[in-house]
Amino acid sequence: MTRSWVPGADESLFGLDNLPYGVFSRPGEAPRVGVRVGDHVLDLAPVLHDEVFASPTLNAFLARGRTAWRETRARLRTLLAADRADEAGGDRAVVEPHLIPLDQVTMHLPVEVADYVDFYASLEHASNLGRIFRPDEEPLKPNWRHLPVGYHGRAGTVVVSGTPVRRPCGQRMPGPSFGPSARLDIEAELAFVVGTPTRPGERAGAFEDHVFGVTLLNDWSARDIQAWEYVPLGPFLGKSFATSISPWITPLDALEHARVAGREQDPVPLDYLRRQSPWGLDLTLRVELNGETISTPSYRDMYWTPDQMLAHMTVNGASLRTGDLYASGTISSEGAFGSLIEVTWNGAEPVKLTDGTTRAFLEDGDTVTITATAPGGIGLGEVTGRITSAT
Ligand SMILES: O=C(O)/C=C/C(=O)CC(=O)CC(=O)O
Ligand SMILES: [Ca+2]
Ligand SMILES: [Mg+2]
Repeated sequence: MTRSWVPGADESLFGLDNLPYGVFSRPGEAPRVGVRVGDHVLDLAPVLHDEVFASPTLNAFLARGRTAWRETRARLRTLLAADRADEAGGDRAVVEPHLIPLDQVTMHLPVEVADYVDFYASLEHASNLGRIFRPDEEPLKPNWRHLPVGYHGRAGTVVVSGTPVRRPCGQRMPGPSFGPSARLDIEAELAFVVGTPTRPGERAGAFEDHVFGVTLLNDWSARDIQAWEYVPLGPFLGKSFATSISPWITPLDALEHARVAGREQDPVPLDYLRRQSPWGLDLTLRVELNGETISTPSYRDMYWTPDQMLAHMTVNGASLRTGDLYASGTISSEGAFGSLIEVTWNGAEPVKLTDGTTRAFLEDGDTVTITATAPGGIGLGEVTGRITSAT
């Protein structure tokens, strides 16, 4: 680990080996790009003398590509490293005035989301939802082990962590009843942020050349709306009302120690889906409901890895844009599930909270917070949201 002169950084989950990017503002000031170090955000534009960081989103920086991402990261690690702290006229004196405590800033949506795709990459989750939604059928459809199943979501309703989530109304099961969802759920997911685009007709190259980093995502899901609407085209209004992401985008370079082979696949997928290098990730998530941990799913054994999702998404010639966001799908592992519908088995086994109440699905006023850690003391920040009542 490289030590930092920033107070508290080395002991936190946001030391020099992490350095996630976000967009912040102080009261009365315009949003701009910063990097998290411990419990501070570093204002990048004045420190790096680069106007790309004065923008209200990360998109322009993401569009510069991998060489620029790596140069910036290396420069920041040098500026923040402890060995330079006490040199006369050294980096600390120049950088420290631009280090702002996190409790003085508001975090914003870090990326202007171009297109948003949600996959379905967990074998456990897909099997569980198959059993719950389609009890008379095989849990997995015949295509599931041959391609990463996904759907296009609603980019414009991706919101930053902390944004209240209003309970959606709609046509619900038993259809066609109309009203507020009575089965509001979460989906704990990992999402991938695309930096380098492709041209129409071109397939994506190496995962790490296109994807800048990862963020935590909660795909809020109204199960009663979903169950009535989804046949045969898939999720629509049951998932499009809000999707929350962490304000922090962790660069792939911070996850080197988290990389694992990815779950063995049977059958071996087609050539274009062959894994070129290991992009499974050894991440552990924590899902909290009103401050109580209800699940700690592991990302490690997801069936489809993010490099495979990227290859699949572009195999038909569909182009990538800077700011595209694609999510893993609900992260469920053996015995630790990323959605309430699984944790409570469709409401049959409600979660007991310490205040004596139980939950099958979310109630108004409930707060859900998802965090994650990676090996090497890396934190992915958090994605949180509180449910407000339907109007
Ligand atoms: O199996 C179904 O009909 C529904 C599945 C989901 O709701 C999950 C979904 O959105 C994709 C995922 O998060 O894994
Ligand atoms: Ca989902
Ligand atoms: Mg959603």
